[in-house]
Order: sequence, then structure tokens, then C-alpha cells
Amino acid sequence: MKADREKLVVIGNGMAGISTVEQILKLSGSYDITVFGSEPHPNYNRIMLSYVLDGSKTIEDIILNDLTWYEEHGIKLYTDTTVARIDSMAKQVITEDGALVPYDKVIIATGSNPLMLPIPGCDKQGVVGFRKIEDCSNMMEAAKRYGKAAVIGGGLLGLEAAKGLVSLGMEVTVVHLMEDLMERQLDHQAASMLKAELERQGIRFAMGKQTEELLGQERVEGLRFTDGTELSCDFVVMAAGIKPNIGVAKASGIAVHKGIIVDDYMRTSMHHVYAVGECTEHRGVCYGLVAPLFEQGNVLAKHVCGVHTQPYEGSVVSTKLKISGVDVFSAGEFIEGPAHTVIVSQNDWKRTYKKILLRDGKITGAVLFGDVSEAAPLQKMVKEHTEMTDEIYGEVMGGGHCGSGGVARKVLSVESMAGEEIVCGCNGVTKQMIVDAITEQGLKTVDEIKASTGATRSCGGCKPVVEQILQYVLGDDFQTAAKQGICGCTSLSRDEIVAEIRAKGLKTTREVMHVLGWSQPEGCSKCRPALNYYLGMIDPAEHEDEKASRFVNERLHANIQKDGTYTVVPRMYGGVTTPEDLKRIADVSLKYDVKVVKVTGGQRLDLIGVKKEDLPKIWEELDMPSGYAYAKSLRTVKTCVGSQFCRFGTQDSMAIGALLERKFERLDFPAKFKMAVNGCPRNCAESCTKDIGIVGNDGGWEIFIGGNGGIKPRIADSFCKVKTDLELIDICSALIQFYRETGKYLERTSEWVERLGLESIRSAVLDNETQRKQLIERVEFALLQVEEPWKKVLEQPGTRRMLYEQV
Ligand SMILES: Cc1cc2nc3c(=O)[nH]c(=O)nc-3n(C[C@H](O)[C@H](O)[C@H](O)COP(=O)(O)OP(=O)(O)OC[C@H]3O[C@@H](n4cnc5c(N)ncnc54)[C@H](O)[C@@H]3O)c2cc1C
Ligand SMILES: NC(=O)c1ccc[n+]([C@@H]2O[C@H](COP(=O)([O-])OP(=O)(O)OC[C@H]3O[C@@H](n4cnc5c(N)ncnc54)[C@H](O)[C@@H]3O)[C@@H](O)[C@H]2O)c1
Ligand code: SF4
Ligand code: FES
Repeated sequence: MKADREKLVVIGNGMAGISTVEQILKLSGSYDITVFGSEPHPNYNRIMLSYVLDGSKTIEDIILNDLTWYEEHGIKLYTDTTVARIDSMAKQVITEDGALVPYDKVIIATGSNPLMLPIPGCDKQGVVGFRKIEDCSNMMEAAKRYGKAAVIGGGLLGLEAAKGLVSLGMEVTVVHLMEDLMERQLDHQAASMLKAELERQGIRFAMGKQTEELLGQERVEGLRFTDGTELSCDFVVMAAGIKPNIGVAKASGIAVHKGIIVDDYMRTSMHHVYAVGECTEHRGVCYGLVAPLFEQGNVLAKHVCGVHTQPYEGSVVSTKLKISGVDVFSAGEFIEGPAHTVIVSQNDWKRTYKKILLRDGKITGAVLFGDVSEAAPLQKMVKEHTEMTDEIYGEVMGGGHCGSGGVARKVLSVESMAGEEIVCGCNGVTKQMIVDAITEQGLKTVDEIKASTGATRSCGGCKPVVEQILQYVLGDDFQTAAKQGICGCTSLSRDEIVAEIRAKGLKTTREVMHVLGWSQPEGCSKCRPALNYYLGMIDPAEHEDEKASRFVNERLHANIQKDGTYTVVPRMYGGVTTPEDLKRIADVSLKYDVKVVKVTGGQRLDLIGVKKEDLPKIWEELDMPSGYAYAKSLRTVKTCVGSQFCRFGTQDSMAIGALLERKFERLDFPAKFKMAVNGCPRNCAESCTKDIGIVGNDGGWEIFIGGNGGIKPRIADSFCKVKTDLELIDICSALIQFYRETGKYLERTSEWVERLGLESIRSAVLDNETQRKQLIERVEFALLQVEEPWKKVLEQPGTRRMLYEQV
């Protein structure tokens, strides 16, 4: 920590806290930043939890800033650490476990907590809120074991939770207090159309019901309502609203009401302490959406960096439900009164509904159902209280002045947008910022705009408008540019990049980026490791592995844990070990105070809780090969006991498993890679969920590919049968090399098989003998180049000191 820098402590590692930090980093390098987060994760996109629940995204997909980002920006991150209070006299932040951290300035960004209704029985097992990754995991687990869910609350959150649980196969009833769903955003007509559409999608409703008790013994078994009726269920999600999380502020003597009271520069009542996001109350309003927190964060970042800024004067919010097939939009006023002029258009055949409210001829609210293509211009008009004209009427209600309809009308509407108009409410990105990024950086795709400006990064609702701006700025070039690259830095696909590397003989990631015209000269965390992999795959002998392009776990040859310690996982070929190896593992575990020794699902031992500086010493004393538990490489070959001991065994699965693990260990793959070998079709080592699964039979072996047991499970496909061990090894070698050569970086075989199709893999690996031989030759050559990473570190005292011992 540099002495001359001011110390900024951020309490809350969520969307508001970190987006403010991102802004501060852009404006000034003058802060030493420390971030505390109660959750055990880096900053993630909470909005996207709805997509994780319905299976369309994974947890990895929703991480906004991974641990490397904090490291690269010199931010000290304490995950899983809750701050208790701020001591303004001592200028220290005090955590719940008693740690003291000094500050010059503090930003409180503690968000909200779900409102858990204090109904008798609410503490029973099976009752959850929906706010965090853990809640999502609980719901996904529950869906595997239980059949009937009740969701209390028919607001945005409850409906998105209900849809997710239906997608997971549960029978779901939404219990709602009012007669209309989303009564805070929709009028009766739109709410009725929404309910009908969601019923079509399989959600049931209990409307106008107030829950008075949760029934059951230890676990919830049902709900009883105040009208005496009951609903049976074995899982309950409470989605009846949120409460700003004001605990830290209250305990520190900061003025609070519903939220932490802030002024127009996000200052709290305590000197040098600011607040941002859902935990705040600004001019009497607590917000529950992301657009306001970005607007607040922009003002706050400028204020603390000494950059002139307009004050924050409040936000006009709009909402969009994130359920596929249900397009609903609402902004501003939505229930008419005597002072309103109402414009309504309804089409029962197309199931669309549009309502615009005017006060004194000015647009003050809008509700759309079924067709939300006019959402962006309407949001702007509501915000600005635009005067209704014949032209606007024609444009937003259709069939009016422009007459051109469709795309032309949309392009016209982006053309007429003012530069300072916010296009992406979730990330506070204006039209001008997007136009500048396109013209100044030569961007050509939505993904490139996302990487450069952040627009479309969250709910994705602004993607159509971003596309329209792209089309408007690029004109005729738009069609040719519409293709997606591997990341925002390039429009080139994986295959094009690999072809260019081969054709031009490119050697380093920098050279690739330079020659192939990357929009960001340094690349990004998506393309750098991918290029490093492709270069190594193409030229294994000449390629100098670029450590800096690898993810942190791969750079350190160890998995970082949430408390900052690391794991050590030695190889146990085929899951077999010896008393001598076990003794050494026990000795180092005792000597270096390893917190937990865990038997993994891959049949080996994981030494968890190792200090970074102890890693080289442990590997030195273990004198065993690394298990590569951190790498995009062969992890384990799980085996059953097979014919050596099992009375059903027809093949020697342990010997073949160990042989395959020894053969392919240390080789780089596009993604992590797991194998299994079984002695007979009883399949005790579960070949069906492995990248390559092998099952012994009386006449030889059957090979399966493309299995996955992770977040997107997939049962492996039967690929072929072989008679001898030699044939088995040849086919595995060719398959592995074909995957290495055609797989996209980070693409598991489950996705690769789906993308290429089983038949095309068979034709490359099985049908063409010459091609198979060449694949085998190339993998053998690549295998000659691999080396044990820890041996290398231990032989290089400089690397050892730099990577591990300088704390
Ligand atoms: C499932 C779901 C879907 C959503 N969808 C949308 C949407 O489509 N559009 C939209 O606009 N909004 C949506 N929202 C709301 C949006 O996610 C929130 O407005 C936003 O996350 C608020 O950000 P925040 O940083 O203020 O709070 P949070 O994201 O809640 O972050 C606060 C963080 O502070 C941590 N913290 C709290 N107290 C302490 C402490 N004492 N010490 C250390 N750390 C602490 C918390 O653990 C948390 O990680 C959705 C919310 C959910 C749950
Ligand atoms: N797509 C999105 O924009 C989106 C999605 C999810 C969550 N969110 C945000 O997350 C926050 C939480 O969402 P939410 O839906 O829980 O809040 P909410 O306040 O918008 O809705 C809660 C709903 O629960 C109902 N309710 C209250 N008490 C009840 C009871 N006892 N029984 C049955 N129903 C009851 C209310 O009538 C209300 O409609 C909000 O700020 C929301 O804006 C936004
Ligand atoms: S898969 Fe067959 S050989 Fe292997 S342990 Fe099970 S029963 Fe025995
Ligand atoms: S408006 Fe949500 S990502 Fe842009």
C-alpha cells in the first residue's frame, strides 16, 4: 500500500459497490481500495440469478469481476466477511470477527435483504428467499428432491422465481395478496394478460390470498390462508419484497429511516461516509432496481474523485420482466385518474396491449404487453415528460406518420435520440458513449460494444437498441459486421483465428492481437487465455507458454479458495495410491497445518487450506506429480476395481485407467477433461458423465464421449467399440487430439459433441485411417513437450520467490 494514497473502504461487494469502484478506477488512481463482501463470491450480476435458476446461464456466466480483476487493480478483497460498524473517531471499519481496517473514506453499498414475512412457521425447513447464489443453489437442489413449490408474492421476483422452478420440473403456485399480479407496475388489463400467459407456461396462481401459517413439522408441508383454505407444498420461496440493509449504518450512528439517508452527492450524515445502491434512501425513495444505482454510482464516483458532477436528483424507473415469451414493460404512471388522458390499443388476437398516460398533454406513463419494441423511446419520453404530438402518436402507436414501420422506423427512432440519452439503464451507458465507441474504436458487434462500454452486460433488455445504433452508425457495413467474434476485442471467430495463426505463422498473443487488428491492444481476460491455448496447440514445440495470459489458478498451479488459501492435489493414477504416498501426505498435512483433507469425487486427496508461501515446500516434500486440479487439462481418470479384484470384472480397468492418466497428464485441453474406466457394463465408475468414458465388456471395450455431470449434465454418447487395449489407446489419442484441434477454448466435450455432431467426429477419428494416424502423431508430439510444473518451479528459485514467497 502506497503511503500517499487515500484509503477507500467499500462495504458491500455487490453491483452498486463495484460499479462505483469501476467508475472511480476510470477517473482516478489515487485510492487504495479495500472491499468487504458478506458473500463468498466475487462481484456477480444479481439480475441474472433468474437465468441461472431457469437453467439458461451458469454461475460462471454471471460473474462480472473475477478474482483476477481485483488482483489486477490492486483491490484488497475480503469475501465472506461482514462489516459490523464504522468507528468514525478512530476512522476504522470493524468487521464482525473483530478485524480493524483504517479508512479515509467509506462507501456503504450493503444492498437489501429479502422480506421474510414473520408468519408462524416461517422458520421451517424448505423456506427460502431469492437473493443470492446460495438461494439459487438451494432452489435447484430442492427441485431435485421435492415436487410442489409455493412462491409467496406475485411481483417481478416471485414470477421470475416461479418460472425458474417450473423449468426445473416443479409444480408451482404463486400465492399473491392482491387480485392483480405486479400491481406496483401494471394496470388490471396488462396484469390479466400476464397471468393468462404465465398460466399457459405452467404456473398456477392463488390470488387474493394472505398466508397466516406455514404448516408442517420440521419441514414445510403447506400454507394456510386467512380465508381458511390451504395449499399443500414442500418448498416455499418468499418473494414479498425487500428491506434495505441498514445494519452497518445504524450500528455506526448514521441517520437512517427506511434506508440510509443520503443527499444529492450520496453523502450520509457521517463525515467521509457515503452510501450507494439499494441500501440508500434518497429524497424519501428507496430503489429496488439497478438503473438508479448506476446513476447514483456515477455521481458518487465523480464526487469522491473531485470531478465536477451534476447532483443526483432521483431516477425514473422502468421495469421489464425477464421471462422468455412474456414481454411486459412499464414506466412511470400506470393507473389512470381523472387528470389523465389515456391512449389505449389492444389486440386480443395478437395478445398485445399498449397504454400511454398523458397529463396536460405530456407523456407521464406507459404500459406495454406482448410487443415491447417501443419500450426504449417510451421510457425516454416518460422520463422527459415529452409533449404528445401526432408524429409521436403515429410512431409509438404504429401506422402513423412514418408509415415505414419495422426496422426503418426503429433506426429513425435511434437517430432522433439525444446523445446523452441512456440506452442501457442497467449500466448507465448513453447513446453518445456507444456511438463514440463504434466510431473511435472501429467496433462492429454488440459483443464488442459490451466489452468496451458495458451496455447489454446485465438484463440484456437494451440489446435491440444497441443493435439499432450499430446499424444506424455503420449503415451498409452493418450486414458484413454482424458476425460475432470470440470476445469484444475482435470480430474473428475461433476458426478464423486458428486459420490465421497457422497461415501467418503467428507466435505470441501480442502478435496475434496486433496482426489481426484487435480493438483493445492488451486483449481481455476472455481472449488472452484462449489465444495462449490455440498457439500452444498449433505449435507445441515452439510456443513459449505465456503465464500472464493464464487464469490465476493456472499461474500458481493451485486452486485459490474463498479464504485466500490454496489446495494441493497430488496425482493418484487411476485413483490408486500406496501406504508410502499416504504417509507422506499425512506428514505434510500435519506439518503445514492443512485445514481439511478431502477425498474428491475423482478418487484422490485434496489438501485444503494451504498458505501460498507453503505451496512450494509441500510439493518439495511430497515429491509427487501435480494432479492439475486447477487446469484446463486432464483432471482424473476414475476407475472401478475391475478384473483384478471384482468378480464381475471382465477388463483390467485400474491398469488401463492408470495408463491413460499417465499418458495424457499435463497436456493442455480446451477445457477441463475427465475420464473413467469400468471393468464391466455395471459402470461403477460412472462413465456416462465423463468427457471420455470407457466400459469393459467380454469382447473388449466400449468408448463413450461428451458426458458431463456438472451444471449442464449430459449423458455421454456411445462412440465405438474396440477389441484390444492398443486400439483403445489409439482411439482415445485421436479423439483427444481432434478435440484439442477443433474445440473452442473453454468448450467442454459435451458442448463440442453437440456442436460438431457425433457423425462428423466419427468420420474424422474412425472412418479415415490416415487422418487418425496423423492425429495420433500430433498428440504424441505434443506430449513430448509437457513437463511437471512443480518440478520446474522448484528448480527455479527466482520464480519460486516471485510467485509464492513474496507475500
Ligand atoms: C433474482 C433477482 C433478479 C433481479 N432482476 C433485476 C432486473 O431484471 N432488473 C433490475 O433492475 N434489478 C433486478 N434485481 C434487483 C438488483 O439485483 C438490485 O437492484 C441490485 O443488485 C442492487 O445492488 P446493490 O449493490 O445495492 O445490492 P446487492 O447486489 O444486494 O449487494 C450488496 C452486497 O453487500 C453485501 N453486504 C451486505 N451487508 C454487508 C456487510 N455488513 N459487510 C459486508 N458486505 C455486506 C451483501 O452480501 C451483498 O453481496 C434483481 C434482484 C434479484 C434478487
Ligand atoms: N425484472 C426485474 O426488474 C426484477 C426481477 C426480480 C427482482 N427485481 C427487484 O427485486 C426486488 C424484490 O422483488 P419483489 O418482487 O420481491 O418485490 P416487490 O415489492 O416488487 O413485489 C412483492 C409482491 O409481493 C406481494 N406481497 C406482499 N406481501 C405478500 C403476502 N403476504 N402474500 C402474498 N403476496 C404478498 C406484493 O403485493 C407485491 O406484488 C424489487 O425491488 C424488484 O424490483 C426486479
Ligand atoms: S464396473 Fe463391473 S468390474 Fe467394475 S467394479 Fe463395477 S461390477 Fe466390478
Ligand atoms: S438495460 Fe439491462 S443490460 Fe442494458
